Amino acid sequence: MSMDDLKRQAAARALEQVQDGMKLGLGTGSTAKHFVELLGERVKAGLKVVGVPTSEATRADAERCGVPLTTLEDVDRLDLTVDGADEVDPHLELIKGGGGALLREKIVAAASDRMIVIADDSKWVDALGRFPLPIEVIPFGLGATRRAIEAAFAQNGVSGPMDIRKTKDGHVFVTDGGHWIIDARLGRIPDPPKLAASLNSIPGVVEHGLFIGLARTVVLAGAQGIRVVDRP
Ligand SMILES: O=C(CO)[C@H](O)[C@H](O)COP(=O)(O)O
Repeated sequence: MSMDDLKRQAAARALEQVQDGMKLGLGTGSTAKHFVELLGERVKAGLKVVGVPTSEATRADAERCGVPLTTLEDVDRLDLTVDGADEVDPHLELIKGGGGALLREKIVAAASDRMIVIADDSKWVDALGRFPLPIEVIPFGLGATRRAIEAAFAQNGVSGPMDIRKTKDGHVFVTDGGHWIIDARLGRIPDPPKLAASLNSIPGVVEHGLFIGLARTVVLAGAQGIRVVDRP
């Protein structure tokens, strides 16, 4: 079975949690895209839902698949967000933002009563940090912001190279919000909640890819089948 088949299986399992009338957060990335496509099939068959997309890419996918969209101005709370992740640890803390949509993803997840993460089982790790941590920053004052991030890393016992994310053709990657992303190769993050709190307090850091306390359930698809892990 291909990786893509596994991602679609995870998406299909999460779809079982969707009920008529729900307001949904729609994640970003190749796994979340499967969820949007499968959701579109259910909508065509009569399911009534509305979705808030977490990126312009997901907005385009949802429109193509016929999923009705709304905004967080027009609805109070979302019932459920389904999104992918770059890493998941045994406490169900996450690294997200490999696709560059972390800011909207976190806003949408925080506005949801429940977040289900869908992934192939290669995303499950003992400790977060092998995947470079995305940190979304304002371009103004970047040198000062970088130094403050380095100081936060030192206080948290981590270090590693920091790269401004580039597109394939070598241009700086610009997020949907007009910001840049620093990818920090930390290797292993001993205390993700503590590092998240440190990064939250740095002026110039718009958001970061540590999703702490947000995922309620993780659906992992692997060669042996599907494993569903709930936050204790
Ligand atoms: O956080 C994300 C985008 O910002 C994605 O959810 C994450 O990168 C996983 O993507 P994929 O499902 O393609 O592996």
